[in-house]
This record gives sequence, structure tokens and C-alpha cells, in this order.
Amino acid sequence: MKRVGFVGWRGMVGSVLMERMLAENDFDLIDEPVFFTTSQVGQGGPDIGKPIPALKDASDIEELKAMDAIISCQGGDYTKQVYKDLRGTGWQGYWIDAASALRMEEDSVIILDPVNLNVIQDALASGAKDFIGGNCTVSLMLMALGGLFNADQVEWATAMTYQAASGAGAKNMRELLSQMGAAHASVKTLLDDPASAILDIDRQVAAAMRGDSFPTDCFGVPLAGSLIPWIDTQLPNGQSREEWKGGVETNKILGRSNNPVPIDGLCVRIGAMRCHSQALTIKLKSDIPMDEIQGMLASANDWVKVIPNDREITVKELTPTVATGTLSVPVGRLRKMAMGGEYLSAFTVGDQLLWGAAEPLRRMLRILLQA
Ligand SMILES: NC(=O)C1=CN([C@@H]2O[C@H](COP(=O)(O)OP(=O)(O)OC[C@H]3O[C@@H](n4cnc5c(N)ncnc54)[C@H](OP(=O)(O)O)[C@@H]3O)[C@@H](O)[C@H]2O)C=CC1
Ligand SMILES: N[C@@H](CC(=O)OP(=O)(O)O)C(=O)O
Repeated sequence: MKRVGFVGWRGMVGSVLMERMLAENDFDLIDEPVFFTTSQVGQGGPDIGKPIPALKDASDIEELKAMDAIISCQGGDYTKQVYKDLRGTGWQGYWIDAASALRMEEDSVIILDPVNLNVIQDALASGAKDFIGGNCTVSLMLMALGGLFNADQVEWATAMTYQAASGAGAKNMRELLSQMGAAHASVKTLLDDPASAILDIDRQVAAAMRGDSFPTDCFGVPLAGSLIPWIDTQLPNGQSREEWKGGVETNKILGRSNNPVPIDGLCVRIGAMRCHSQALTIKLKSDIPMDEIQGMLASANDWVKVIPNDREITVKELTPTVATGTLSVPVGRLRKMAMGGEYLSAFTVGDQLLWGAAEPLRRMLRILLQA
């Protein structure tokens, strides 16, 4: 592969992708990396340790057409704007995308190679050209529980999520911190006085959070000190779109859309920065002994880390604070539930910008570059 085009490389997901590609020396495998922009045509691109042309126009179909592969972290609106026109020219290159726009298209593959390399390879062999990153929550759940799914031991599963601000975008991360600051500022004087009453502090914070000056332009409501029990749009059946993705994307990734495992849940935004967490209830097909379960999970890929169901280790190692900025996907709180030996509880955490967004794209490009 000679020419690889990058769109959306300076956004939040794109920046994480660039960091990872530099860390793994991926650019050494690309003859001509070409960087595109929707707003800075002609300006300089990122420093990748070798010369690159000035930024090209990401809406210029002729320029895009010259690429052997394009990797986009620009978002679904951009994909909808150019993808059809580009394919309409007869372009046969590979399209790798972080956005959800093409995920459920028949000809596309949702990529998560530590879990579905077989699906990816079969698709490549049959000429597939569109490789789309999965929803962050889904990818992180499968990185954690891939062992049970691969062994076909899951009868059904529910995922109750605790999703970070980053999933809503860079501005939302900033707003979360502004909200934290505003909440703190509203009671600073009282906090500084050790004799002040906690219920006065509580009343004053609640008033500040409900007040008009509390910063809520991005989330629409307070997140710091609160939570938001809805992510993405509303579907007619009462599911949120994020919850719907849990079922359809998991089964597509596993290559079993025709024989789906029922998966549903409830997706909630909480005040973490960039790590999504999820509490899972898994109905197993049989009462598998716990040591076998742990073995299946731990051996599924190089990044999953089984945390013993021990209080001290769990509170230290199974948190967003520990997982943030790393590729490690800890999974713990593993125990059989009161409902019976086939009911397994689990809790998992992962960085939603790494395995949840950039890393599957980077690895897909690498698969193509090394083919
Ligand atoms: N955020 C997430 O958790 C996930 C996002 N995705 C997908 O990735 C897409 C992009 O998400 P995300 O990276 O969060 O989006 P960003 O808003 O961070 O970046 C998107 C684009 O905005 C433009 N931009 C304008 N101003 C700036 C600035 N000051 N700094 C950086 N970029 C700027 C850039 O385009 P240009 O250079 O052309 O101006 C950039 O590529 C999403 O729409 C979604 O489809 C997928 C999985 C997870
Ligand atoms: N919806 C996710 C982030 C995201 O971008 O998801 P998707 O790639 O499925 O649109 C969240 O808010 O946490």
C-alpha cells in the first residue's frame, strides 16, 4: 500500500491515533502518508518524523481518490458527506472509519481484531473494503469478555454502563471540569471553615448546580456531582441508541448477526474523564466453575486483566483512574450471583479513546499494511 490518507487526525480520537501510530512506528510502513483537513487546507500537517505534503482538502474527491486507503476520525457527518461520492467514482481503496455511520451497512465489517480477526480476514478474502471501528462501550465489553463469547458460553448479557465525558467529545470533557470547578467555587468559603455544617454545604452545592450560571452548554444538564441516564438518541422502543448498539454491534463483531446473543442494558453518563466502565450480568449456558471462567477471560487477548474479586485489589485496580491512558482492560467483580450458578456478575473498565476508538483503527491499518 502506497498512499494512506488521514482525515480527522487533529481531533481528539485522531490525536490518540497519531500518538499510537508514532509509538508503534506505523508510519515506517507507509510510503506516502497524506493528511487532509476540512478547515486548514494548505497548512502544515503533524510531525510524523518524515516530510509530508501540505494539508489537502478533505472534501476533494479527486484527492481522496488517489489514496489506497483512507482512515477517518472526522465523524459521521463527514463520512455521509464524502463516502458515497467517493465510491461513486469507482474508488476501490480501503475505508477505515471511527464514526458509526457505516457500521451496520451490509458490506462493512466492524473491526476489533483481538476479538474478530477471523471475521476481518474472511471479509478481506472476499473483497471487503469498509472497516469500521465499533462503539466504544461495545468494543471495551468484548475486549473484557471475549473469552466467554469465543467459547460460546453466553446465553444473554446485560451491560449497565458508566460512561465517561470523553464519549461526548472534547468540549464535554472541558465542561465536566468546569462544572467541578463551579461546584467547588460555590462552597469554597464553607469548605475552608472546618466548623461549617455539611448540610449547608450540600444545600449550597445543589443550589449552584440547579442555578442558571452552572456551565451546561454541552451536556445540557449538570454531570459533575450528578449523572445522565441517557446516551445518544431515543429509539421508538424506549431504548437509547447507545443501548441498541450493544446488541447489534456485538453480534456483528462476533459474526453472528444471524444467530444473535441477546444483549441489552442501560447506558449512563457519569463524571469520569475518558474511561468507560460497565457492570455486566451474564447468563451462562452452563454452571462453569469460576477458575475456568477466569482462565477463559484471561487467555482471550493480551490486554484483558482479570482482577481477583477481593475488595482491596478491586478498589485499587478496577477503576477509571488506573485504566486511563492505557491499553489494559481490567475485568473483575467476578462472582456467581444469587440467582444461580449460571448467573455471572462482572465489572470492567477501559479507555474509550484507545480500545474504544483509535486502537482498532490503527491495528486494521497495520493488518492492511502488512498483508
Ligand atoms: N469521542 C469519542 O469518544 C469517539 C468518537 N468517535 C467518532 O470520531 C469522531 C470524531 O470525534 P472527536 O475526535 O471526539 O472529534 P473532535 O471534535 O475532537 O475533532 C473532529 C474535528 O474537528 C476539527 N477541529 C476544529 N477545531 C479543532 C480544534 N481546536 N482541535 C482539534 N480539532 C478541531 C478537526 O477537523 P479539521 O482538522 O478538518 O478542522 C477535527 O478532526 C466522532 O464524530 C465519532 O464519529 C468514535 C468513537 C469514540
Ligand atoms: N456514544 C459514545 C461515543 C461514541 O462516539 O460512540 P459511537 O462511536 O458509537 O457514535 C459515548 O457517548 O460514550
